[in-house]
Amino acid sequence: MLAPRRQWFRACLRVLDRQNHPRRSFGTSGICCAPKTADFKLEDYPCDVIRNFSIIAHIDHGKSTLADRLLELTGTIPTAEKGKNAQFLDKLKVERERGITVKAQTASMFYDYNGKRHLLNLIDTPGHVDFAWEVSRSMAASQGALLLVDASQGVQAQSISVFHIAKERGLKIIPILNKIDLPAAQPELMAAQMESTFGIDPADIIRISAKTGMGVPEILRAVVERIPPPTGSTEEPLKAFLFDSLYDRYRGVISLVNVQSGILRKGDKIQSCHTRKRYEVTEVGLMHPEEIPTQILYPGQVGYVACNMKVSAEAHIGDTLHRVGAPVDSMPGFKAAKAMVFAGVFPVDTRDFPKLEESIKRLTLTDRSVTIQRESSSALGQGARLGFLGTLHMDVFRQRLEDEYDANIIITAPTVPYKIIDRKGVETMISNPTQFPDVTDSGAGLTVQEPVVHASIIAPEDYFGEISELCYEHRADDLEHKYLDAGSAAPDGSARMMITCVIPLSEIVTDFFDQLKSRTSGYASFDYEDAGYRSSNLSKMVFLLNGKPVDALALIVHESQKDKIGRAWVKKLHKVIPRHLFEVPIQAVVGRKVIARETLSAMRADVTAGLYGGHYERKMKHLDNQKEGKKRMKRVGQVDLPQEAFFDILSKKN
Ligand SMILES: Nc1nc2c(ncn2[C@@H]2O[C@H](COP(=O)(O)OP(=O)(O)OP(=O)(O)O)[C@@H](O)[C@H]2O)c(=O)[nH]1
Repeated sequence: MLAPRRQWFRACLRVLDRQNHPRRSFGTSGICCAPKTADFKLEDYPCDVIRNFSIIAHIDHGKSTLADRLLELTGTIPTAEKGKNAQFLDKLKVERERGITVKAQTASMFYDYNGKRHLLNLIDTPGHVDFAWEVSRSMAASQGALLLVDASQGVQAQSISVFHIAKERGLKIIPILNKIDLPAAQPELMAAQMESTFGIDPADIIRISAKTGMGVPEILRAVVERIPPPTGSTEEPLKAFLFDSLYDRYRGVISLVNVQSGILRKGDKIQSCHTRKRYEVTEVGLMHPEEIPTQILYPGQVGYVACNMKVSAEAHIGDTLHRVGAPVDSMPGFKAAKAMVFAGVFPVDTRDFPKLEESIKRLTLTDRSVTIQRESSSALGQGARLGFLGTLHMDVFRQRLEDEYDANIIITAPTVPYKIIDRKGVETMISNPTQFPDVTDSGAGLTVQEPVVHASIIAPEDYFGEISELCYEHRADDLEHKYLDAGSAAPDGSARMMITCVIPLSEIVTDFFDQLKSRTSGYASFDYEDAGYRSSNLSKMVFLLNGKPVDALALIVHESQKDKIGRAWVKKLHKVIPRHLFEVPIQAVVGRKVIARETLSAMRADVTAGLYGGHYERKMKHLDNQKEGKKRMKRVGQVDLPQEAFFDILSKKN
């Protein structure tokens, strides 16, 4: 029996839950904190004192560190101890452990400039190419961007891609050279590089150290002086652009919006242009950087809205929200995230599938770019086929499932979406190798196309030979190169090159990036973008254990690589499959042809152990019986492939 006070307390919580009342505020960090109250009035912040901006850069050039300094300088968060890097906006465990940002974060801060208090909305974006979608989303809610370049590394592949996205969106770019405290920093050289690559005037570049805080106050001034304020009037009908969503287990989906015009209030009845569904606003506020309810948002402001959306699909990224009965034209959304890499996810214990499915659904509420489909495998049971933006994204999702939902999972080898075209020209997309048809049968008249990307690699010229070789090994075409620094070589005489090529996506999702890093001693940076499909000589490789295919291990391989891959995988399987009482042939098969084979020898039980003395005939009879038994077992024998063996085979280390 619960004590009466506890019973009463629980009953209260149940009532609050039924009313969908936020009984506690949970940040995305999951840390429980009481909701703060606003000590400011948002009506005091019309458009002319608002600036919305993103921080964009190549991976590790210091975006999150700079975001920390800006939040500290404006008194939004307490100043970190000297030498400590709080990375305040990297809230997820995976972000902190890996030191990368995977989810864009929004934070509003107040800043006094020329005697006027300004409201600055900052969006910290991820740097890795897999999360480029997050970056373009963040930019949709900004009028300006801080483009950070590491003063020791210079312009890198993603610096170029994010610069072009910002330019296309018409954002005002503030160029910044970071890490000038490093002994290896070469600010003059890198400024010249930014000039030749981006056409930026070196006089506009702000030089800072986000780590020590040197030069950072100048950024705040530049944000106010150089970035245009948003436009929008309170007189016009409500128009709110939905650019991101979070999930709170009590309040459901929380949408991040940028109010373009009109006023958004708690209690308003709003409607989605995309789904036409209607909602009542239950809470609205600023991210400061945790949620602070303000009851109202004015034009130009960026904040959050809770309105009883239960499933993530309702918060359509790029949607426009308006007041019920006052329709508006929807704003141009942006390209939907496109899954580039697919993999099957299965529970280690097959009974855990319902729990796993629920965890996946919940996690996709905070990561909207993952696509989900149910899948079942004879070897691994019930699971889900998920689509990711890249392999780092896949790895991060796996880690988040393990960290945040305690999931114990097996994830199959990643595959890309292939196009199969029949004689009549009908196209079918296949993202699961088990569904890939037998294209080796020429009578079927099928052609296969695979996705290719336009890759750019930036590295010192000394590595040109190594990089070209690596690209050709990975079936690259149209290789071109140019010098990046337009004559401004480093003091040691070396110059940097940009190498571009068209390369199959399937080559990149395996080990291309790791090899690029190791062959260039970590100096190369890499970026890619979709370049459509091209015909290719691909077929399905199936692995047979004792003559029976293991569906979860099927792969799509290129003609030129099938022998190498077949041999390597058969060896791997031989290493990890436990021995059985009968001999187990392990074969890699393409079409009807066996490409590679290994035989797992039988485990021999000593059937004569209990026999004493010289009964030779009895001994032989036992051994003959054993032989017969093994033959029979081999005929009908099911080869056990324990989940641990799948783990070993599918883990990257092998
Ligand atoms: N010496 C020095 N180190 C810095 C400076 N700014 C950032 N760093 C370090 O550079 C590393 C990467 O910084 P982050 O702020 O995580 O970089 P990021 O661009 O947010 O990284 P992603 O989000 O993963 O793209 C960290 O180890 C920082 O401590 C700086 O001004 N000087």
